[in-house]
Amino acid sequence: MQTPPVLQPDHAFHTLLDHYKKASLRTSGIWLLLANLSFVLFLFGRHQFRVLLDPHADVAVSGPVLDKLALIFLVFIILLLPVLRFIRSRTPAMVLAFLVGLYWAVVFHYMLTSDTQQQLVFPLFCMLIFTALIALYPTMPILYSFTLPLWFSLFFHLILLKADIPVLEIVAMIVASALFETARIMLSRWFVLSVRRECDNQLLVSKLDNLAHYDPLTGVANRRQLDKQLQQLIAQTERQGGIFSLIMIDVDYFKKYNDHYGHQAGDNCLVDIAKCFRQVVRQPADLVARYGGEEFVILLHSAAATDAEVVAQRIRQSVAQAAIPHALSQVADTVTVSQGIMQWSPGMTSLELLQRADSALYDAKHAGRNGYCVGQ
Ligand SMILES: Nc1nc2c(ncn2[C@@H]2O[C@H](COP(=O)(O)OP(=O)(O)OP(=O)(O)O)[C@@H](O)[C@H]2O)c(=O)[nH]1
Repeated sequence: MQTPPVLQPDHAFHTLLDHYKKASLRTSGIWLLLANLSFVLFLFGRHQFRVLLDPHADVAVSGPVLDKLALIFLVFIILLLPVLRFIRSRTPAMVLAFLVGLYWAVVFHYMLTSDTQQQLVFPLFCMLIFTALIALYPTMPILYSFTLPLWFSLFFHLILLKADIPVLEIVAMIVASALFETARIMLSRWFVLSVRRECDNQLLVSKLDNLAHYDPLTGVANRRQLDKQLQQLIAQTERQGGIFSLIMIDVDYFKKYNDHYGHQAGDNCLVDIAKCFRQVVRQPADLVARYGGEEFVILLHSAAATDAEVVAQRIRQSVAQAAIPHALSQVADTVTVSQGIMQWSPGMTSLELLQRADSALYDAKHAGRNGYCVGQ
């Protein structure tokens, strides 16, 4: 990984919100279907239950239409269960919720038009809307797809069919609906808030991770990240075989550069030089790291010393093209770098590898700078 990952707070929040909405729907959607199934079973079997409890009870039967509707619902659920896990987007979930809501709207219609079933409508209505609220409150469109047919069915009977529903029950349904809506607003606010907190925490962790592994000035990896990756690469190459090389780079006459142009210009120069290094390596496999001060290290995966020499030449070229003026340099008019190349060989520790690359760099400095030497 060459550059620190940049998380856009807003984008991250909306992605996370979407993720949690889907995750909650996956579990609570099934729970809601099972709750609806239990209501259907209750309607289907209540006559038999009542007769079992009290054989002399004078109770109304559910009626052939309601029993048939219950059977249709059961078959629908049984057919649906195997395909449920394939429902991943919002639209099919809304269609499904609407179909179940429509089923209950039809059930309400038969109950409200039957003299003996009316008293069940209010408790059933409350159970349905509040269980739906618990399961679907994070996803408002799906929740409303389920509940709108229920409200519409009641409205249709009250206004158009002028059903004979007691005023107290109408008031109770309005109060229940108001409670439903206010609870929905409260719950979804808590949901959004908890996702926001989770998102803030993730962004914080990512910022801390960047601070721990990247150099704040140049944006390349820091010494800690280099040490970690170098150890991992050595362990992996020992295990699986292969080769890799490392280049240690130092800016020539950088003390003079700082003295002449100032420390701030020195910082800018390091940023530009690091950019040159990033441009010449294979992204994202190879690692550019700031080793300390004006020294950098490049870790080249699957590269022999000869491959590293090609990279070293590209670095020299790239730095020359950057053409950063250096009035006090004794080798060129612009900033140059010296490089020490070392290929890892089996049994070599990270410390030995770095030391040998450093002495190759020392050789390059003594050979006149603005060049590279290969270590032994
Ligand atoms: N501006 C700036 N300067 C730095 C930074 N880190 C180290 N330096 C400076 O880099 C200079 C390194 O100087 P030396 O080690 O003497 O090496 P040099 O002048 O490049 O000489 P040679 O390596 O022999 O070519 C020192 O003056 C440090 O203060 C930094 O982050 N920003």
